[in-house]
Amino acid sequence: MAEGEPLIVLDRVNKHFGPLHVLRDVSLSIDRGEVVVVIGPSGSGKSTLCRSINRLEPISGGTITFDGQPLPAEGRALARLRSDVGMVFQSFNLFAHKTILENVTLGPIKVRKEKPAEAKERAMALLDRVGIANQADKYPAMLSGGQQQRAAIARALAMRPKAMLFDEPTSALDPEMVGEVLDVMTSLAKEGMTMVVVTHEMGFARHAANRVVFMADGQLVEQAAPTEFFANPTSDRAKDFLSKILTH
Ligand SMILES: Nc1ncnc2c1ncn2[C@@H]1O[C@H](COP(=O)(O)OP(=O)(O)OP(=O)(O)O)[C@@H](O)[C@H]1O
Repeated sequence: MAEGEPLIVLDRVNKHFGPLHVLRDVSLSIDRGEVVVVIGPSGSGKSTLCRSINRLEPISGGTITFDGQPLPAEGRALARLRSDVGMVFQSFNLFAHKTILENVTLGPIKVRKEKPAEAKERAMALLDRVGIANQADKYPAMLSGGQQQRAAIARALAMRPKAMLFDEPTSALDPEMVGEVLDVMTSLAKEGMTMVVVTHEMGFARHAANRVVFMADGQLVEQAAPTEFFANPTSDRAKDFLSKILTH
């Protein structure tokens, strides 16, 4: 696909969980290198939107394309998509019985068929990059939450993704560890990684996002550059939301 084309395109996406209509005609195009922060009230569908992009949640209607192709439903193409679209969850999701280094090399060796020595060298470089190379031989439970989340980011990066999804990556962390994870995310953003970030960290939205997307009741209510969105939200829902979260 042409370099100038968006990397991720959602077109009138709908999602139902039984009777619950969780995404309602959501359309969104994300350019290569763009950082989109998704905000909105609890239950508005942010997480479902994020998870639909690498097909952790199959959608009920509409289309999603990644790099010019419709999302594959199964098989090797789906595995490829999951490598191309790295995901970082609230709960780290590291393998408890593998070391941090093994967590990071597993995907490259098993899925990308990289040679173990090369995978290890690259994993160590990534762990160094996120500041935890000295924890490589430890098991996840021996690390702080912030260190585990940085390991999870390194694990996703080891698959050489074209985009990264972050679903409330700092929500489970003690406050003093939030900054170390946001710093890694900010440096990724500056390097041009395409990112979709669901977060309540408005500082990150202000400083690292190219665009803020505001959702409510399953709809994409408004979207704008962060300076514009925070200074002049246009919808009543966004004004109400911001008045609640920015008062303290
Ligand atoms: N697997 C599921 N089965 C049934 N309902 C679900 C499922 N996942 C999410 N939901 C419901 O879909 C709605 C949207 O959830 P979602 O997690 O996408 O919202 P959110 O905006 O990310 O919320 P929060 O900020 O609280 O994480 C909620 O009502 C939620 O209870």
